[in-house]
Amino acid sequence: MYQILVADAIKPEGLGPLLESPKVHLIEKTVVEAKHQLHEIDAILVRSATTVTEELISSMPNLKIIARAGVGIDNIDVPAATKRGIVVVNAPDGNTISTAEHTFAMMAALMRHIPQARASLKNGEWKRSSFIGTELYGKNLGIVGMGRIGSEIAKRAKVFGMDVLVYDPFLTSDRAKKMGVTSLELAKLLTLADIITVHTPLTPETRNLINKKNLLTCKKGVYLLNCARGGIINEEDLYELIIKGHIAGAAIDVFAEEPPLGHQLLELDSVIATPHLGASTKEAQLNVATQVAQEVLSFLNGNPVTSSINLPAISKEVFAKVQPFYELIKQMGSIVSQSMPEGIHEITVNYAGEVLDFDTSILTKSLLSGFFKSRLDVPVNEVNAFLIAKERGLTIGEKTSHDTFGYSNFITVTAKGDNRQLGISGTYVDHYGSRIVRLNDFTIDFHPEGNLLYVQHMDRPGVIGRVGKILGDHGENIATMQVGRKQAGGEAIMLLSFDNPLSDDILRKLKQLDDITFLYRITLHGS
Ligand SMILES: NC(=O)c1ccc[n+]([C@@H]2O[C@H](COP(=O)([O-])OP(=O)(O)OC[C@H]3O[C@@H](n4cnc5c(N)ncnc54)[C@H](O)[C@@H]3O)[C@@H](O)[C@H]2O)c1
Ligand SMILES: O=C(O)[C@H](O)COP(=O)(O)O
Repeated sequence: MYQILVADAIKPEGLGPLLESPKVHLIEKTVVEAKHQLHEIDAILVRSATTVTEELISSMPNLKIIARAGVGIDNIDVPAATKRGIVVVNAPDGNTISTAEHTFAMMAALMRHIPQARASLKNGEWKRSSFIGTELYGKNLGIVGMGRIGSEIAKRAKVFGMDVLVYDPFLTSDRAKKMGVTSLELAKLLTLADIITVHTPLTPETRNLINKKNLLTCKKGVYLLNCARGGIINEEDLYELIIKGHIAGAAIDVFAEEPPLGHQLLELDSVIATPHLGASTKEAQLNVATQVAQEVLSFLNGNPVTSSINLPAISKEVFAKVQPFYELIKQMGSIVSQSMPEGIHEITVNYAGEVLDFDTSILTKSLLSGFFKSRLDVPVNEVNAFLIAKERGLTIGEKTSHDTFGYSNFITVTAKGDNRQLGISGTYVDHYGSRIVRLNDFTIDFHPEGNLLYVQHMDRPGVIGRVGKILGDHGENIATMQVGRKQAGGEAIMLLSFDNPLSDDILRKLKQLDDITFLYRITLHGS
C-alpha cells in the first residue's frame, strides 16, 4: 500500500485516479500534522505553500516521488531530491490559461483603478474624476519570459491592440516572428514598455532581474505586474520608485515572502494585489490535480512519467519497447558488482544492434542502478545514477558498434577494478528473454535471474564433481548448470542456479577446493 501525503490544498475531484487505486492510501495533512507519519510516505503532493526542503526529504526515507500540482518548483529542493533518486514532477500547463487571464485581469484593474474605485464607493464616495484610467489599446506591453503563460498573455495583448515586446533568452527569432511579437534585449524592452509583466521562473538568474538600476531606465509612469514569483522584481526598489513617482503603479499576485504580512507595498494606493491567485480557478485546480495524480500513480506502478523535472522524459510507448533491454542491463550491472567485490573505477558499455534505436542513456542509468543496488543503501535510479557515479569516482563510458555476433542486439559491459577487469555480454531474445552469453571471455548462455553461483576454475577432471558433491552433501539442488572453458586444461567456468541462496558455510567449503580460482554468490532479484 503506497502512502501518499497530500500536503497542500489540492482539488479532491482531481485526485480520482489515486482515490480509486487499491494500492494507495491518501493522507491529507500538512507536513507538520503528518510529522509522525513522514517515515512511511512514498509520495508527497504539494502546491506552493509547502516548502520541500532537504531536511523534509530526509525525514521521508521511503519517498519516491515529489509532485508539484502547479508549475513553479522553487519551493522544492530538486538537487536534494535528485541526490536521493527521488523523481520530481509538476503540472506544467494545468494553470497556464488561468494565470494568463489573472494577469490580464490585474492589468485591466491596475490601469482602470478598479479596486480603489470600489473601495471609494464602499466609503460612500462618488469620485469619478479620481479614477481616470489608461487604455491598454496602443500601449507597449513588455513581457519578460515568453513561455507558456507569457505566450498566452501576448496573444491576448495583441487582441487588445497592444504592441508586444518580449525578452526571453531562450526565445527563437522564428517563434517571435510566428507569435507576432518583437523580441528585444531586456535593457531595450525596459526603455520602450508602458506596461511590464514578468513570467519567468524564480531562479538565481531571475531573482532581482528587475531592479532599481534598470527600472530607472524605464519610461516615467511605467506600470509593473508580477504574477510569476515574488523576488523577480525587487520589492524594495519597486516601493522606492513608486514613492518617488517614477513608477505609476503595480499589480502583484506573488511576494518574496508569502503571506506578505504588513508588506510596505500593500500600503500604497497605486498598488493592487491578490494572494497568489493566478492558478486559483476551478478549472486550473482540477487540471493540476488530475495531472499530478496520474503522474504519481503511473510512477508508482513502474511506468514512466511525462513531466519530470529531474528524469529524462520518455513516453510509455518507448518505455515499453526499451524495457527488455532496461531489465537486462540492470541485471548485468548487478552481476558485475557482485562478481567484482572491489573498488571499480571505470565501466564502459558497448551497444550494438536494435538497442541503438533508443536513447541508450536511460539504459546506462539502469546499468548503474543494478550495479549500485548491491553496494549502496541510497536508491539509485535514472534520476541520480550519473550523479552518484560521479560522486564515487566511477567513470562511465558509452560506445556503439555494429558487432552483434549474430544477435539482433548485443550489449557488452566492461568493468575495470583495482585488481582485475570483468567483461559481460548480454542480449534480449524474443520469447527467450534476457540471456548472458559471455562472461569474462567465456562463451556461456544463462538467464540472469535468481540465486546464482559463478565459479572460475582450472579445467581438470573432478572439479565439477567435487563442487557438485559439496552442494549435494548440503542438500542444495542445482536448478541449472552451464560450463565452459577457453582451452583444454586451461581456465574454465561454471554458472549454476539454485532455488535458494547458498549459505556462507557452503561458499567457504567450495572456496577451499583445489583448482578453484574464485567463486561468487550472485543474487539477482526479478524485474
Ligand atoms: N501566480 C501564479 O499563481 C502562477 C501560476 C503559474 C505559474 N507561475 C509562475 O510563472 C512562471 C512561468 O510559468 P510558465 O508556465 O510560463 O513557465 P514556462 O517554463 O513555460 O516559461 C518560463 C519562461 O521563462 C523564460 N526564462 C527563463 N529564465 C529567463 C530569464 N533569465 N530571462 C527571461 N526569461 C527567462 C524561459 O525561457 C521560459 O520561456 C512559473 O515558473 C511560476 O513560477 C505563477
Ligand atoms: O507555480 C505555480 O503553479 C503557481 O504559482 C501556482 O501556485 P499554487 O499551486 O500555490 O496556486
